Amino acid sequence: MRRSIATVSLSGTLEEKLRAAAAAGFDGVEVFENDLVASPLPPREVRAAAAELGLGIDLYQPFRDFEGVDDAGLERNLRRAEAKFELMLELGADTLLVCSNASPAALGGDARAAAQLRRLAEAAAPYGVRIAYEALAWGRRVDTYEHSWRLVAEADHPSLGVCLDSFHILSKGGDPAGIRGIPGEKIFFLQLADAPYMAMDLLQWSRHYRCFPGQGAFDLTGFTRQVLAAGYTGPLSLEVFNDVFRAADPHRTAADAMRSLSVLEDALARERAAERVDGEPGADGARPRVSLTRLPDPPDDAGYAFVEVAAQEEGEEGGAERVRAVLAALGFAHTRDHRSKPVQLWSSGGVRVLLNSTDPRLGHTWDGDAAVTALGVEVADPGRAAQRAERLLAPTLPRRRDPAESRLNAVAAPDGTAVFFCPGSREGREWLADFGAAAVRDRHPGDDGAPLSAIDHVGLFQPFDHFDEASLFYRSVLGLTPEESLEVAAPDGLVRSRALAGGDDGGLRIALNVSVLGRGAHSDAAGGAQHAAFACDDVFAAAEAMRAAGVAPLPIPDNYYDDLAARTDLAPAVRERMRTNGILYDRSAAGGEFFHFYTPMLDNRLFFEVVQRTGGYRGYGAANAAVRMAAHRAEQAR
Ligand SMILES: O=C(O)c1ccc(O)c(O)c1
Ligand SMILES: [Mg+2]
Repeated sequence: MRRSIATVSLSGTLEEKLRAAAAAGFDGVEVFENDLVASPLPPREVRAAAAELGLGIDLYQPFRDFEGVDDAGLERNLRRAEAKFELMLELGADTLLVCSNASPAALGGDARAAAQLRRLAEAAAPYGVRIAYEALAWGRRVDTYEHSWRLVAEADHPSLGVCLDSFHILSKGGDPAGIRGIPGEKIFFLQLADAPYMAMDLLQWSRHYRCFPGQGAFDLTGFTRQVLAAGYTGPLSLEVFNDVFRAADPHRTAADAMRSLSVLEDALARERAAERVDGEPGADGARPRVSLTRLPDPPDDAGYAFVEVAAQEEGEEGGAERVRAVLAALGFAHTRDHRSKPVQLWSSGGVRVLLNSTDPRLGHTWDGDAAVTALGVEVADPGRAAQRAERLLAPTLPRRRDPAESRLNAVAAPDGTAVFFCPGSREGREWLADFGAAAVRDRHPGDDGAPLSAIDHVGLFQPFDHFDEASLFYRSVLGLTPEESLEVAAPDGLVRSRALAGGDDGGLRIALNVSVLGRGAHSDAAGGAQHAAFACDDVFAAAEAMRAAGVAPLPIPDNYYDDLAARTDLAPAVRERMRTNGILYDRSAAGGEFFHFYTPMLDNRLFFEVVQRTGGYRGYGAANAAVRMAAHRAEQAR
């Protein structure tokens, strides 16, 4: 389907907005009136600039407070409209969005409103302009799509149709099922926006908190399904009023927007494929009127090949030594060295951590605090995974490599983390050959001192402005499913956490965290913490082995264990062993259990976690997150 974006969704001047929309691959734009009025370019030149970039101007908007006025007002409004029709001829836009009258003075009466809309359509027709009438959620007299459609049907003019905007419908709990009752050719335009649930005034919610489909709480796939079922063939257009986007890089926002539409269209295409035998009409009997673009399949059964940590090797500041000491205490061995780069492979059986002393993105010496810089994702078909990532506008990372080394496709996530697609699981891991022959025998589960069985999850702190973008990126590129987002009251401010997970038994799990207010110790300025969590079958043995190897687990206050005694029936001896080893506990409603402990903070913003899941527990111990953050803070203050 044709894809458009409203200029109001992007920051910058009108020309910058057009360039960003074109660069992300949009076919057209909705020109927002304020953007045009503020532009030094005459409409004709805006049209030329858009055409030069390959963009059509699919809509001009908004035209406000037209219907529900007295006779004198109607004449004034028609005169105002004529001026806009002239402008649209210059601009090359053939559809004008007219939103329902929001003025407190708007008069009621459907017959009057319909007759006035008909007058507008009659005036528009000679210009070749179509009127798309949109019910604002806060319209004075017309605030539902059902009502806007009744007026359009009553006015009955070929130049008049409705504009459907998902926000105005879904924010009020409207039922989109009725949309399929509107003839497709009378739906002149479709605007898509998602939003998080918020208990607030509709207008404020709409003007500040809209987001791209898939980033909020609404079911945009279900909504768009109804519009397509009605027979709509126009563009899918994003109209997102959002405070963060207004201040962000428009190229980045446009790519995020395009990613969101690709995922939406792919979901619709897959639904259609599932319900239709090729060449047959759909389940509802109608032949599809638009073609839907599918993405390459997401990786199935993806798992972690490795986590890469970068740390400074040299000098007093060097964090690499500390990371090595803790990895060794966790049972990892430094088994191999990369043939051509300063990268060490540390492994414990099949659990691998790469320790890099260069910045993988820049190629020079790593000069920051130790941090997670890359995820190695093992997939059956790395080529397909890379193609999917490319279609989702993931920036490809150039790798400087020796011709003899294996070719790993890598892309950069919005937070800068590199994501490598590593081939195969069972058939061998040829990329490991880049690390030369094993210097030390890899240890395996069951071997003495190798208690870890897998990388359970990775926790990545996100910059405030890019949390939704990162969440959509990881979800779509890696084919993960997002879980409910949670808020944790940390000592330095509220932290929002959202986990993304692969198949039923976990596979890939990523926990994204962000400071809710974008400040405090968990903000980007402070370089919020990151971690890798390792799974094991005996968390007590793992903690005791680490302690015996000279690294004490992060101490957890006695108050925590007293509370645990009050609210659980864990045996006193078990609780005592937990207290000694800083082991925390969580339990799911279904009875699954989670035991986990943490290492101290290494070099300011990196730590490791060891977890044991039983009985199908699928969470991340969110109940303990605030205790963990307070404990790390106390430890760093010492
Ligand atoms: O907030 C507004 O005024 C406004 C204007 C035009 C739209 O299409 C819309 O959805 C909202
Ligand atoms: Mg709208």
